[in-house]
Amino acid sequence: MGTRRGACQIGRAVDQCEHLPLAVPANQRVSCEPCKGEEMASAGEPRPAPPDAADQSFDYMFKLLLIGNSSVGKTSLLFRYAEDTFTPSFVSTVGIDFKVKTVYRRAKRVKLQIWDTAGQERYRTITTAYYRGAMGFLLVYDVANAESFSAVQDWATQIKTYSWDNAQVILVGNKCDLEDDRVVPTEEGRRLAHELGFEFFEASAKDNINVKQVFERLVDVICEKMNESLDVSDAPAADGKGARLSEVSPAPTRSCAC
Ligand SMILES: Nc1nc2c(ncn2[C@@H]2O[C@H](COP(=O)(O)OP(=O)(O)OP(=O)(O)O)[C@@H](O)[C@H]2O)c(=O)[nH]1
Repeated sequence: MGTRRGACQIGRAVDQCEHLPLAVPANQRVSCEPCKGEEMASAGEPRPAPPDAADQSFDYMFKLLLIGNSSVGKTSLLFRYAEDTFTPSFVSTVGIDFKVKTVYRRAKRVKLQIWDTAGQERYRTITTAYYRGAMGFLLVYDVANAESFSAVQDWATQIKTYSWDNAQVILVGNKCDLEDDRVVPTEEGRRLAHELGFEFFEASAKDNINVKQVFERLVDVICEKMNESLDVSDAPAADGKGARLSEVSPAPTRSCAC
């Protein structure tokens, strides 16, 4: 019996969906905004505008992932960054979703494909499948939730296990507006980040504190790593594992059938 393939949200097989860069586990569906747009168009509804996801003029494309326990505010950080909105109600993410945002860094147009993963344990098999090829992670905990902070070490192990060696990580203590409910002191967050070799920010999706800074710092760190790789691009990686230019520099000509 053949292996069943996964599908994007409107049921298009993964090998027919140009937007999903990675295999989706069998029998799973993931949200795919461009396909949703096509479906609406074919049903006579106007396409969502502007079609930023299909915009092909960019110098680099970075794939970023938001990870961390359920309810720490991953979706909220993404919506605050991409759309400058915040919703107080909690709707847990099912599986995985993504948004596209284009930024300018150092005179380069960088298209960010930002994947928002579900924090719930039951989606772990699906979400870790998306770690491969990610250039940067925002590992989020909630400063008012000790359990989410205790879980940071496990999330860091997941990154080590499922992503590539050169992926950049920023630890984010979200909900820093909840000063009265805080159970994780800022210094504790900073200390853990230092131990893990990550950069550290506290942020608030609600009050829009440090949200843009966190995403843009991650982009800058990735750019810095790319530049370092450019400097040594002629030299072979000593251990056979080091980053080569072809690995860190996404092709500007990457095409999409849509
Ligand atoms: N006070 C405060 N609440 C926040 C903040 N960010 C998110 N929330 C709230 O926390 C709850 C969970 O936020 P989500 O963004 O859905 O959490 P998540 O990490 O995406 O959760 P999963 O999808 O289950 O993984 C929601 O009720 C949000 O409104 C923040 O910065 N401050």
